[in-house]
Amino acid sequence: MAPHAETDAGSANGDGHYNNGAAAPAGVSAGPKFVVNSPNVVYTDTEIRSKYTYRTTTVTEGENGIRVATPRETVYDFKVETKVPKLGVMLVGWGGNNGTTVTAGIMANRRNLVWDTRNGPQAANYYGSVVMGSTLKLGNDAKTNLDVNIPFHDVLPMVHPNDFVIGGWDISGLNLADAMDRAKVLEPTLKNLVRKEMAEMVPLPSIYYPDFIAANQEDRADNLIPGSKACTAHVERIRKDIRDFKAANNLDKVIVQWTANTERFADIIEGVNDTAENLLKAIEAGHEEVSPSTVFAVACILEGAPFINGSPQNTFVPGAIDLAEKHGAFIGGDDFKSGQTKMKSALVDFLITAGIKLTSIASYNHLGNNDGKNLSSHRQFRSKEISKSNVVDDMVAANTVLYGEGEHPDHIVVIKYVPAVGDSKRAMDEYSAEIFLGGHQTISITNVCEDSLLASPLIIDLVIIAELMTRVQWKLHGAEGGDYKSFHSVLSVLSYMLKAPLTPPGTPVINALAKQRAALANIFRACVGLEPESDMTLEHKLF
Ligand SMILES: NC(=O)c1ccc[n+]([C@@H]2O[C@H](COP(=O)([O-])OP(=O)(O)OC[C@H]3O[C@@H](n4cnc5c(N)ncnc54)[C@H](O)[C@@H]3O)[C@@H](O)[C@H]2O)c1
Ligand SMILES: O=P([O-])([O-])O[C@@H]1[C@@H](O)[C@H](O)[C@@H](O)[C@H](O)[C@@H]1O
Repeated sequence: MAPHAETDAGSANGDGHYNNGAAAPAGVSAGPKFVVNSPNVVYTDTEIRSKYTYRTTTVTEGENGIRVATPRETVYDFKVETKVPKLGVMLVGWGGNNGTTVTAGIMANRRNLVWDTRNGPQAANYYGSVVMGSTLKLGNDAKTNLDVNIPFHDVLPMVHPNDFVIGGWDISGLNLADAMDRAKVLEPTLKNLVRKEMAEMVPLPSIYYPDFIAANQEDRADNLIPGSKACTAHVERIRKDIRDFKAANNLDKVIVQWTANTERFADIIEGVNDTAENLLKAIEAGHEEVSPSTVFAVACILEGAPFINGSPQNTFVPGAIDLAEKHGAFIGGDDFKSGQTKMKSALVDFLITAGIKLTSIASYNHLGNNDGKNLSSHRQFRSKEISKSNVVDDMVAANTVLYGEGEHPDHIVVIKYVPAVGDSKRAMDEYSAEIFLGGHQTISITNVCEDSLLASPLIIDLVIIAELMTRVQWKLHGAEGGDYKSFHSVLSVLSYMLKAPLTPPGTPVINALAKQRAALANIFRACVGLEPESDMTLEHKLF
């Protein structure tokens, strides 16, 4: 059956294949890398439209306490705008380890660089990016019935990181070549290949409210917008910076990401940051409990630029979430899930879903980069301790066989600053568990890695997926006069990349890594009218 198309799809040719698989240049409608052959999927020159039946099960308490499970079906219409925009990425904390590393890494990939290392030549890659480095199952081969897997990036038209136009702010005025040297993350041979281009990049001045980050950061704060507490002028200045960056680079969209220092938590104060209106008033009044990251979030919401928080502080106070909802702006966070916690969210899921009773987790790490220096201050560490500690809650709560009401494993988080090790974080974890008939199991893990080389690909994934979500809309199928809507302002679909996933108010937080990735892949499959990947493989069992 020929692909079902409302009009002759612009990029299709006679045999239903689309473009040659190359990433479409920014601003050009990227034809799909595969075509779904279904009456529920329509391809036009500018959109992919799908009709998707979402199947769930509703559970009710029946008679005599017997639960009743009732299958439910909800039919949605999805549409995806296929034009890939020319995208700007503005990083707050651009001069930091992550900011310089991700910028140099994209430059290296864009130019297909190869550099000498003591282990021989090293080519640029996007390892550690789920979008650029992983695959998802499309279906089964018609002849062999074996899995056909495609690059994750190909499931829907997405921006390619090589096309990112990068800029941003930093309280440190170092150009990115000098900041890259300060970061001590990348090989000198690579740095020398990108140095000239990096030296031409200078962060915009930023806002600095000393009480929110460690005092030990003061010596690098030499690139400041005047004013040491929130004010409307700061919001408007950041909005103007975004507009100017967009105009200067002829961009279609800009996405902003916080990869600046971890801030202390802000107190949630009724009448100050509990509603959108109160938050805007508090900023206007210069309330000292409004953090720089919240000021950036407010500016981005008002400017219509998706804002993602890669740090653990509570940037998204209730007033910021309220403002995002009122403006239909996208926000996401918190805290990149890069190493120790990413491992934890997979290992704890394995242990508990295997029926092994995890009884304690001891997570220790030391590192010597500026992030570690900032976290050596207790109030900033506390923000990180919270985001690293809550990551097991959903998995424990889901298993009432192993854990009684309110029961959970002991869990400690320790972070120490050891300058000598630089960006090479040394994480040591011990997982203790009870096993069959009173047995015990202890798993000890040592995880050594350059922290910024783990976080940088997540910055890329967060940008690509957040941008894609600005082109995805939905409505209930057949709803009278129902207009298409965007997903909720709080992009919980970003959870896979984040330690403390922000979710729409009142909705559950999922930390289990496999569930997070499945949600991401299956939502994108639904956008092209494909069923979720169930892994049942009945085709290999029922014959
Ligand atoms: N693996 C990782 O690197 C990882 C994982 C999870 C979370 N994080 C978080 O990402 C953030 C950045 O990590 P990093 O290693 O790049 O840290 P870093 O200290 O090297 O970089 C932070 C940068 O932010 C700048 N800065 C501080 N306050 C600012 C402000 N108000 N406006 C603009 N710039 C400001 C600093 O000058 C610095 O250049 C930290 O909050 C860290 O906790 C990092
Ligand atoms: O992501 P992860 O490896 O669990 O957590 C990391 C911490 O262990 C590290 O101390 C901190 O500096 C990084 O910002 C990151 O948050």
